[in-house]
Amino acid sequence: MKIRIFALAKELGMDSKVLIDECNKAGVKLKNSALASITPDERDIVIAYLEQKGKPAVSSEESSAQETLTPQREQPKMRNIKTMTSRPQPSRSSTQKSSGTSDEDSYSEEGASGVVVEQEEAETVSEDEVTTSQDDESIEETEEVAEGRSAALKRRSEESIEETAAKPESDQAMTRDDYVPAGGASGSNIREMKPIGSTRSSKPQPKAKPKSALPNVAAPPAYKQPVIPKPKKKEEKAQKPEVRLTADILEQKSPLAAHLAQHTEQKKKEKDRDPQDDDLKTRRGSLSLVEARKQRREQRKEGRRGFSGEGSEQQDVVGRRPRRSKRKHDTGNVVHKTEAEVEVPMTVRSLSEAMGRPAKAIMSIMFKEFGEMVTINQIIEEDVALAVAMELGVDLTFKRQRGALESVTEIIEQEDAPEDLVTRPPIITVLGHVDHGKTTLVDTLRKSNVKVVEGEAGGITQHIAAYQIEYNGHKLTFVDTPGHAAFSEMRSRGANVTDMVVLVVAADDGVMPQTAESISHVKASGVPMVVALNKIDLPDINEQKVMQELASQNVLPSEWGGETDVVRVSALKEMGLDNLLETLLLTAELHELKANPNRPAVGACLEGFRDEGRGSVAWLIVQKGTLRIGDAVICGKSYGYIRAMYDDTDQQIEEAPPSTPVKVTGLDSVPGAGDHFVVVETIDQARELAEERRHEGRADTLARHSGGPRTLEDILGSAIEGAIQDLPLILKADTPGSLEAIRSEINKFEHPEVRVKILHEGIGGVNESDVYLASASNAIIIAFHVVAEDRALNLATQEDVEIRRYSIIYEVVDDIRASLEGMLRPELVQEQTGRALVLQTFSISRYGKIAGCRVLNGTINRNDRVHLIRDQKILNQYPIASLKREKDDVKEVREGMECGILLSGFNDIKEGDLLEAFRINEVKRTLDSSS
Ligand SMILES: Nc1nc2c(ncn2[C@@H]2O[C@H](COP(=O)(O)OP(=O)(O)OP(=O)(O)O)[C@@H](O)[C@H]2O)c(=O)[nH]1
Repeated sequence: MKIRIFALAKELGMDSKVLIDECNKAGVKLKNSALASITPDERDIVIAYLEQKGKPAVSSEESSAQETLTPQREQPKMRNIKTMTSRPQPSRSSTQKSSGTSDEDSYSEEGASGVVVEQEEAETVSEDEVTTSQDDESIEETEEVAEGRSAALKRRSEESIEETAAKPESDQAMTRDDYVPAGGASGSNIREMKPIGSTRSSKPQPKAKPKSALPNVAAPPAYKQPVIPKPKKKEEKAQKPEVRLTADILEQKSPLAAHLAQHTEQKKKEKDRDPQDDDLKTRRGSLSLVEARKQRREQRKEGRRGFSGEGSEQQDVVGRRPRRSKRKHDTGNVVHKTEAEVEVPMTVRSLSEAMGRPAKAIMSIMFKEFGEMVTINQIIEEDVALAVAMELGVDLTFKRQRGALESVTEIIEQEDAPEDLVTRPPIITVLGHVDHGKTTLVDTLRKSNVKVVEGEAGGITQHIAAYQIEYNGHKLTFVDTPGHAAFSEMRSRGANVTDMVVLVVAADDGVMPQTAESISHVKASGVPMVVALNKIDLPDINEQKVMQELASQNVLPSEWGGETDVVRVSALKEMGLDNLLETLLLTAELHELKANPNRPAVGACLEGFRDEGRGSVAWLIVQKGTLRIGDAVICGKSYGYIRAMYDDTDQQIEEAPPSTPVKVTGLDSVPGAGDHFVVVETIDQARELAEERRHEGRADTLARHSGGPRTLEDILGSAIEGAIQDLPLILKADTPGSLEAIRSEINKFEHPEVRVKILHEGIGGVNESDVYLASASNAIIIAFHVVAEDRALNLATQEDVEIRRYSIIYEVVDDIRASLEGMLRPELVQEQTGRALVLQTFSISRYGKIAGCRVLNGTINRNDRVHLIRDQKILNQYPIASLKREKDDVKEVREGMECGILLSGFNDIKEGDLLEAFRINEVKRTLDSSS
């Protein structure tokens, strides 16, 4: 009969597992289970084995002490410990004390476990002791030590009990030191250390399990692991009452009635409140959930539009941070402009930004239309940009950067406020034929003036180019020019300093060629003119003849009903000078000559020369502002500080108001007649400007800021822009008959928009005066059967004046006709190219509404515009943005074919609409055709 292990263990008073081990040791192999069973024979073997081993008959204390002091080689098997007492354990110090002479003893760490006293230690510990290696002497010593230790332990135990009784509960807790093994404390030399690979042990040591630094201790007091309470399920919300508290119920003296009324009132107020006060509404608790959600949605929308301005404020009120855009650069909404301005020079990028169109679209058009592959940073020409803009439906204009010189020109032309203007002296130029008395007249006026100073006080002996006299408290400035050519030269350089002209005509000589030329120059300049009929002191003069000659030059005297005042004077005899001066002042008054003296001075150089000892000297005449000593000036290519100033009597002056002629020193070089001068802020700026002009060879830029077309082709080109309606001509012929013939043919050209304007006509070759006049008036010189003088030719080349030579009168007439017709603006004629019917429409989000059409007749071209016809009514006209066949872009679609058309600027196309394509042709007009 089989015997169960647990029954045998019970019988033997052993633990089942211990028994199984013992069985195994006894040679009875068993399963490691208390339910395993053995036969009676095997039971006998085991019992015999156990009896053979025997049991130590020692007391528990002795056993404990002995175990403690007995060197251990094997780890005691703690699993056979059944119960543990809480007997006080010897501390390390006490152990050391008690062990006193135990230096030679070797303790294993496991030996420290011997301090634990078990109730059944006699049976269990004895199994594991290995004492065969101990000799008798050591045993005796051990027994002595054990006795000493036992006594010490007993003492310690008693003390400990007493201490325990005396100490509060918290002190009774065991400390770490209490568990330090008796002989195994750090620093003790009684332990035998066996490093791995030690020669004392040839066998490889099994890898020791990591051991706790603490020895085995007594069983802790029963401790129940606290149970973490499971999270309670959410309490269900209290059920709302099924019956709603309506206003009717609450109003019946309900305690909520007042609250409800107040709430309703508040809601009403919030509804009526200005939206700007809505931020108050966003405060939590003041809104219903629906309203708050709605408002947040609106604010998010605002936020998406941009976080500037009000949007950002609202974000702040709500207390949310604006969402970060995922894009690196927030490009914002793309604005598709229909008008744009771009600064030249421009790149694809700048054009794209200016028009609000993607650069890809521009590059695509350039590739398709011009076959050019461009990069985004490539500079593109203005005409190309215009074509691209037209293709994209943008009206493009160009903005040009102002250079330094343009800035100066701007200063020159800067208009002053009317309230800043004050009356200024007139600047008068004296013109006339040789020896008619111009110089005598001016000299007489000067001498009669109180300011005339005899001699040249300043030491400058050059000819004085301008004078200022005073008459009846009014100043008049006279400019003495070498002649009408110089007058026009000044004008051709843009120095229109003259306010009026005194034309000196000798009464005894009448109108002479240079008189006629002067008249032409004056008329071309457009300034008022007063005729001084000089030398009336001479006998035998025929005033009526002179008047008639003037009339023949289209200068009709006022006494003959004309507009030109003719004043009879004698420069030599000082007759009629008051009348002349009064007439000049009256004319000046009529023309309201005014200037702003409180601004940087602007004017012109009348003459420049070099003076020994003073360097360059310039005769300047101030037109606007006041010139002062120390001003930084640029004049033509010259610049410098105004070092000294002299008036027309060579007196030093400090400042020169408008219309004052002054000689100045201080410029680094001699400027030319007609050069403009401008006062700038710093000498550096003046130097920079001067160097720029010198470098670029644009010496006449300042002087020529009024430049215009100089050739017939220029005139035609400018005429298209509608800038010129007059064709200014200077006729020079070999005979009066030729002149008469040409004039009569030219006068036949009559048209309300264009006309020929003969500035000057004369017999003989083309001279410098003619060229100056043409240059100043942007006129063409017609030379019929005559040639130009060499100097005139050179001057014409220099001044870009065109001299056209003819030998056949009809050629002259034909050219002039062609020029006039070219000046007429072309007629714009619509030409219908084809019609298409909208069969179907397709909406494509990227593009818009595309009309699927069939071409009924003619052709539809990509560059055409179309009339949109709906119900026989023309709604509007639009450019074609896209024309496709299938998926391909095409330039034209012919009759009978189908195509897709996208209109630019119209997205409401419908089935049944009719698209009438047309193009606008420019038709050249003729003088004979009606306007
Ligand atoms: N009898 C008389 N002779 C005059 C009068 N004015 C000028 N003359 C004389 O005419 C001559 C020419 O005078 P200018 O003043 O030199 O004439 P101009 O127009 O300045 O001559 P250019 O400088 O060569 O262009 C001189 O001999 C003068 O004396 C006048 O009123 N009466």
